[in-house]
This record gives sequence, structure tokens and C-alpha cells, in this order.
Amino acid sequence: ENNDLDRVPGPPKWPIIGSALMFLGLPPSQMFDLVVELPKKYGNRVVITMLNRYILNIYDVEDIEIVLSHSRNIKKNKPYDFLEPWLGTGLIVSTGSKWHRRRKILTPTFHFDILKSFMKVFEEKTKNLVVDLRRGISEGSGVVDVMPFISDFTLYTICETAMGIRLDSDKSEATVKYKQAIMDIGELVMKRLTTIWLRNDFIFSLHPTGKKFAKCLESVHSFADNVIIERKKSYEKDGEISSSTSKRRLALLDLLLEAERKGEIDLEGIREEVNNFMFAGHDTTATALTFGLMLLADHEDVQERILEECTSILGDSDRSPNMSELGEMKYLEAVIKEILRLYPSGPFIGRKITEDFMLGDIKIKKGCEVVVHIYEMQRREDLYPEPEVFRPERFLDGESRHPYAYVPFSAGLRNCIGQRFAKLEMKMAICEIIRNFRLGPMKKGARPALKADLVLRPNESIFVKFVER
Ligand code: HEM
Repeated sequence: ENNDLDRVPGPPKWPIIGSALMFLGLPPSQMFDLVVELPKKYGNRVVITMLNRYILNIYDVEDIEIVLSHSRNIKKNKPYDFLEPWLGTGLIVSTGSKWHRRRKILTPTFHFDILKSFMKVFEEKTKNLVVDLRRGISEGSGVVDVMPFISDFTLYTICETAMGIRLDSDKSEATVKYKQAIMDIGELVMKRLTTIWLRNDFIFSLHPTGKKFAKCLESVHSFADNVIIERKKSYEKDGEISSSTSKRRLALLDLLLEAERKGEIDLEGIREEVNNFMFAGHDTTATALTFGLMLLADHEDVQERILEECTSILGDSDRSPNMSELGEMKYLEAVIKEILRLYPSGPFIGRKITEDFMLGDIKIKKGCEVVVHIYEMQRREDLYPEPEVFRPERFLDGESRHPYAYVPFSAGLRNCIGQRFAKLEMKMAICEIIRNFRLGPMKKGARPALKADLVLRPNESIFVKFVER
């Protein structure tokens, strides 16, 4: 049968296995480089085939707009299946009416007033981060491997805002196990994704990676279940959320329990969503902040402008900014935009097409997969002059740009539900770090190789010099 995708360029295809050979056994960083090379070699639309799969890769802003703004092609593609044992069919993986229902239940969770109530958590966790960094600095003679510090910070923050649990101060065995499992599980999923034979359920279940994955799942699920059951008990007892234990900080879980009472979701569904938010809200912001500190360390002028802006808004006071003050920080906002332009935490996202549609002059048929390459698009010379240069000013000088030229949080119906949460958290963290420290690079202009992971990651540790202000 005639398929327009057969006319689209791409790497050599062999019978049956298609282009799979070129990816086989590649370490993650080489895989990432290979993907980045594809449009340079084949143009703005590249087709890869694999067994019976057709995967169209797109890099052009107009194509990306058509795909992301499509109101019915909202199903995720194949690789997301491997997240299912962990995330179920929660908001990230679900589709169709289930996705619509869940999105409706969860949207109010990111309402302005609820985000405002999270500010206390952001503030407290940021203060702890500064203290931890100070310890790291003295242990490392001024040099810090930033990712582990930032990763703890974002994990503690999402955990407390989503479930009301303090992972940082709770040293009980279940909590320690949970933290470790959450840290390990993404890596194990990634290993499975990149190792062809581990994709088979039976082989995976017998392999050490699969066994470790099963253990992690057990810890994650039993921890989440306990939190939910406890919360439900006190919810039922009080008829409302007891403010003494929650301090009104359990917004996500509150809303979900409320929805359960109305019969809109069951306990299994609540567990799914708790897991979805613990995942989506942790690594994404951790990796963005880590790349951000690397870029800031290289640009002292940008640090100075951030500091000037903080001082002009907060004066001599050393208190943390509140939500409206963070809103006034337009330069910091541009800094965060520029960080996420260069290092979007989700470098590419995929769809499985459920309804034929036209992508310009080619017909995309039901069953094929489309991968939107956010990372490469946001580094296109025609959209961003000197694309590799970190220059927050490009978001301040009124340059006009295609509305889909900047989509680190995706766009359309399946955009990131947590984007305002993420921006507030990042703003608070960068603001407080810059107020306390002057950052410097280990080697000016050095950029780590990147690797394809569940989120974009550096292939090696990122070290930054910290000097107390
Ligand atoms: C800098 C940080 C972040 C970035 C760059 C980011 C990016 C994205 C992207 C690109 C998507 C679309 C994924 C896809 O189509 O497969 C997405 C979806 C999602 N994000 Fe984020 N995200 C960030 C932080 C957060 C945070 C903090 C939360 C939660 C508190 C969150 C929750 C979600 C959820 C639940 C979805 C699925 C939404 C749906 O399909 O309806 N994200 N995010």
C-alpha cells in the first residue's frame, strides 16, 4: 500500500529490521549524538523504520505546530509503554477519555492559590539547598558536583507539595528506601529501553535489571500506598483535611481524595497520579537547574544582572521573594527561558498516530509514530541567531518568533501541567543561589556531552566553583 513516508529521506533501511541496526548497542551519549546528526544529514523530516514501525522525526517549526496542536492525535508512542509498570496509565501515558478525565481532575491542582501555598515549601527547601551547598563547598574545596544536591532539592520539594511527606528529615527505613528507589527507577527503565532483549517481559523479569526494577517498584508502590491510606483515614475522620498535619500543603493528594469521594477516581488511580507527579516533577527540574548553574557559572555578567534585579525588588532584606516578587523578576524569567531553550528537559516527545492527518504535503497514516525534536528545533540558526550562545536578552528584546519556536513544556492539549510550578521552583532556587554565591566554571566554555535518558542529562558530572558572596 502506498505510504507517503516511503518518500521521506532517512538512514538506510534493511528488510524487516529497518534502520534498527544503527542504534543497536550504542551507549546513550552516542545515541544522542546520532539523533542530533540525523537532520543535518537528511533534512527536516527523517524517517526511521524498525520492524513494523514507521517513525517520522520532525525538526521544522511548522510541522511541530501541526503535530502538537492536533486535538485528537494525543496518544504517546511506543517507548512510553515501558513506563507503564511504574506510572500505570496516569496523566503522562494515558490517552483518550481516560486522559481527558484525569486532566480535568488534576488541572485545578496547579491553580494560582495552590501554587501560592507551595511557596513556603519552595522557600524552605531552597534555604536547605543553600546550607547543603555550603557543606559541599567546604568538603570539595570550593568545587561542587551540582547534580546530586539539586536532585535532592527537587525530590524533597515535589514530595512535600504532592504528598506532604518530608523525605529530607524522615530517616525511617521505608522513606530511605523510597528515595533510593525513586532515584534508581528511571535509570532502570532507560536501560531496558536501550537494550533490545530486555524489552521482552519474560527476559526482563529474569534479568538482574528486571529484578532490581521489581524491587524498586515494590518500595515505591508500598510507600505511596501507605501515604495515601494514612491520608485517607484522617480525611475520613475529620471530614476535611486536618490543618495541623498538612498545613494545607497536600494539594495534589487532597484533590485526588476529594475526587475519589465523588467517584471520579479510585485508589489505584490516585496511586498512579502520585507516581506520575513524583516522576514528572523531580528529574525535569533537577536537570534544568543543573544545566542552568553550569551556564550561569560561565556568565558572570548574567549573575550580576540577576543579583541587581533581586536587589532592586527586595532591597537590603535577606528574606526570600514572595510569589508576586518572583513574578516581577523579568530578567530571571528570561534566564530560565534561555536555559530551557538550550537544555529542554524533555528533548524529544513522541506520538502514536490514531487518526490520519496531513503534514503539509504528506499524509501521515494511523499507526505511524511521530517524534518532535524540541532540542534540535530550539537550536536552529534560522530561529535563534548564534543558537549555541547563552543570551537571556534574546527573550527580552521583543524579537518576534513563531509561537511554536519555543516549546520546552510542549504545547497544545498535552502540554506540561506543571510548568508554572517548575518555573516558580527554578526562579526561587536560582535567585537564592545567586544571592549567596558567585559561581565560576571549572573550564570556561566547556559543555558536557549529552545523553538520551528519560530526561536530558549530561554524560558526565557538572562541577561548578562556588564562592561565598
Ligand atoms: C523544567 C521542568 C519541566 C519541563 C521542561 C517539563 C516538560 C514537559 C514536557 C515536554 C511534557 C510533554 C511530555 C510528552 O508529551 O510526552 C510534560 C508533560 C507533563 N509534565 Fe512537565 N516539565 C517540567 C516540570 C514538571 C513538573 C514540576 C511537573 C509536576 C509538578 C510536571 C508534570 C507534568 C505532567 C503530569 C505531564 C503530562 C501532562 C499530560 O500529558 O497531560 N512537569 N512536561
